[in-house]
Order: sequence, then structure tokens, then C-alpha cells
Amino acid sequence: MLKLNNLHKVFNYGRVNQNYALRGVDITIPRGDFLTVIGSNGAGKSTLLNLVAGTYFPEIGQIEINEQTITDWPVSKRAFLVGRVFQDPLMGTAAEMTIEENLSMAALRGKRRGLRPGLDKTRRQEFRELLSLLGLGLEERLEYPVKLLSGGQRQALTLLMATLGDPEVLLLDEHTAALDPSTAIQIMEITEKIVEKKNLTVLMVTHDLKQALDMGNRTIMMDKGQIILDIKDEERAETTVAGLLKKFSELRGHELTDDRVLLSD
Ligand SMILES: Nc1ncnc2c1ncn2[C@@H]1O[C@H](COP(=O)(O)OP(=O)(O)OP(=O)(O)O)[C@@H](O)[C@H]1O
Repeated sequence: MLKLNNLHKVFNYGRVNQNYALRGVDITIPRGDFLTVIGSNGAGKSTLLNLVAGTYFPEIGQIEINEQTITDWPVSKRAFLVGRVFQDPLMGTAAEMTIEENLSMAALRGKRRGLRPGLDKTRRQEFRELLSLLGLGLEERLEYPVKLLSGGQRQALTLLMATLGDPEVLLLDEHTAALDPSTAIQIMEITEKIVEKKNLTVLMVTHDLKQALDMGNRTIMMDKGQIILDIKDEERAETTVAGLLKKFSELRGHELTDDRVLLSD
């Protein structure tokens, strides 16, 4: 269970460039909920993910995971609870290291020194089994340097790495936006497979409104630092891309402005 209580985030407080990025975000997300996050430019979507990841801290409000307050925990301390995949496939992996070295590194995340497992035969076999889930043949290439992989392969590996320690929450920050359409579909399928297998709680930011309605079980729409719409179940199943846009203008009195939004229905 991920609980965000009255989160406020202000950048450059008290300066001329003060920016109120989040204005009282309140939401409870039960384990296994897969939320897609959409909204206008500068609505606060990435800031929300950054607060959950611990990259930034809120000025007001609390973040709880399974009733444990983690609001002030740095990224490293909450690494075993929160996994994250970014838009850029180059960000989640170390290019010069091999696939198995990258996976080993991910396996150490959030673990104390004394508990660190080495790269032995058993470990390699575990990695092979994990990689075979991706269906990309990477299980045959454990000693392959990651820099030789394609963007899609790297993003698939990043997904595995981000979820290796069985985190509670997975943050997906437009993680297919930089991929070509068919690779993006493949990565989404892999995402669904991993999320289902591990019963993860997911927050996925996307600018593709159709994808936002197709993926997961719940969609939130943000504008000016607030959640203005939260739909799931039947209401969501009946919503179309056109319906989402209409809802936005009804709620805000103007059209959704997002220079990257994909409107295809
Ligand atoms: N590190 C920062 N320093 C100053 N202002 C910031 C910082 N990060 C975000 N902001 C500001 O906070 C507001 C929310 O930004 P955020 O990136 O969360 O929006 P977003 O919904 O992800 O936008 P987009 O879809 O355009 O990427 C914006 O006005 C942005 O300029």
C-alpha cells in the first residue's frame, strides 16, 4: 500500500523563480494497483514520481509504504521499496559492464554489506531464468557488454533490474517514449508480465492517452500540481481518449495543453 498524504512541493522557495509543483496530492494506492498518470505540461507528474523515489522531499505531507513513513528517507534507504525506470534506456544500466554484472549490481541494491551474494553458478542460473522471462534471448548472453544491446533490450534489462529485489512500488517515467512503436509494445508486454508476476504497485507517467487507458487498472489526471481526476473499474473501461480530453476541459475550463500528448484513439 502506497499512501501519499497532502504532498506539497515548492521549488526555489522564496525566490523570484519560486515554483509550486505539487499542491496537496492525496491518494491511497493499494498493493497491485497499476496507475497511469497523465496531465498537462508542468502538471507535476515527474515531481510526484521524484517524491516517491526520494529524489526530492516535500515541504508538507507524508509518504507511507505499508504504513511505514518514508517521507525523509534518501533514495538509497528506500531503494529496496521503490524501483524506477526512466525514459532514456541508457540511464538504468551501466554500459561498460556485462549483463550479469548489471544484474548483480541490481541484486545488491538496498542490501547490507555482509549479505551481498557473489556471482556464482547458482546466481548465474537465477539470472538466466529471469532473463528468459523477457523472451529476448538475453539469457544466452550473460557476459555480453550492455553497450552492445539495443534500446529496447536495455530497457527490458532495466525493468528486470528495477524489480529484482521485489520492491513494493515500481515507478515508470515514460519508459517506452524513446522506443520505436513495435519495441514500445514489446516493452509494455514485458512490463505487464513482470508487474503481474510480482504483484507490484505501479505509477506510470505517459503522454500517450490511449496507452494510459489500455495499461493498468486506474488512471489519474494531474493539472497544476493536483490530481483532478481518478478513474478505475467500469468508469475507466467506458472512457475514451476523446472522453478524457472532454473531462479535462469540463474540470478546468480550458483545453489540456501538452506539447507531447498523443491523442490517437
Ligand atoms: N528541479 C526543479 N527545479 C525547479 N523547478 C522544477 C524542478 N523540477 C520541476 N520543476 C517545475 O515544477 C513543475 C512541475 O514539473 P514536472 O516536471 O513535475 O511536470 P510534468 O507534469 O512532469 O511535466 P511534463 O509533462 O511537461 O514533463 C514545473 O513548473 C517545473 O518547471
